[in-house]
Amino acid sequence: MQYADLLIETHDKVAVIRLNRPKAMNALNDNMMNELGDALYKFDADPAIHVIILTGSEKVFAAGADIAAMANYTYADTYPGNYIGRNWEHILNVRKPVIGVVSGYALGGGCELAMMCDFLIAADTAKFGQPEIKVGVTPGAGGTQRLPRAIGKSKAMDMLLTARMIDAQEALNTGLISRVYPADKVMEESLGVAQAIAAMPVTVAMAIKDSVNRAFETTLSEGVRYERRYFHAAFGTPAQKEGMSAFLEKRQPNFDGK
Ligand SMILES: CCCCCCCCCCCCC/C=C/C(=O)SCCNC(=O)CCNC(=O)[C@H](O)C(C)(C)COP(=O)(O)OP(=O)(O)OC[C@H]1O[C@@H](n2cnc3c(N)ncnc32)[C@H](O)[C@@H]1OP(=O)(O)O
Repeated sequence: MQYADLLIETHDKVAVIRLNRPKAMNALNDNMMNELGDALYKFDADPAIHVIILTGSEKVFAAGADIAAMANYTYADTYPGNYIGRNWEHILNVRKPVIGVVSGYALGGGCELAMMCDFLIAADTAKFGQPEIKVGVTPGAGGTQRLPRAIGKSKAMDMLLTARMIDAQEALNTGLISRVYPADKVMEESLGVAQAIAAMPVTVAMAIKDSVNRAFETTLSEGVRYERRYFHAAFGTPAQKEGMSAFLEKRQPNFDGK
């Protein structure tokens, strides 16, 4: 797969999508988002790929929406054509695990894109922020909705209203990210995490992802019912048979193809 604004690599069952607009700090523009949607759709449909890593460069994950591209937009340029909205559904509809790996800046739309990933691993150089207010707009891809759910209302409101960034340690402390590694090790370590997940039964990983995401959309009792349907269904799959028999036989399970 060849793209203008993405770099693509695969490592066994792990696909790595790297945002690649270095001259604009990986600012998110129309073409990059369309290419990202295409790459995610193809990897999500590829049975050889079990996990996707979304990352940027060592210096920046993404510095937000492309300010130069939208600076002269009017209401007529945004609302009728659903500016932004028409690009993001694909990212939210990926069914396989997507790990966001952030080095450097994840700001504005870049932080919003990172928060659409299933969990985040950061380098100790990472900085997260939603500075949209500084350029006269609100977040437009979920920043005011996912950030408070991820880190709590008080710190989210602080970040959104002051445009301040938080570093990797503060992001870890707040639960915005799951792990932090030294910048020169973060990709190696993240690939190890992704490969560990890729060795698990991909159908169960997808069911867990779907159930966790459901928790943000429904009541607790309905969410438990939703989860339990997956739990019951697992007993109709080879993964459950392999997983439980491997445990009883005191051997490592082999979930390939299960
Ligand atoms: C069909 C529909 C299309 C939709 C698809 C696209 C939409 C996807 C996103 C939607 C998100 C919803 C709404 C979100 C809005 C925003 O994100 S608003 C922008 C918020 N971000 C910021 O305000 C950060 C802006 N950048 C900075 O503050 C700094 O660049 C930095 C990140 C702190 C780094 O500073 P420094 O190291 O000093 O580098 P700079 O010299 O500032 O930058 C280097 C060059 O990169 C350009 N650049 C940086 N950020 C952006 C950006 N967001 N947009 C465009 N260009 C950017 C910068 O201008 C420099 O360029 P040159 O001057 O040409 O060197």
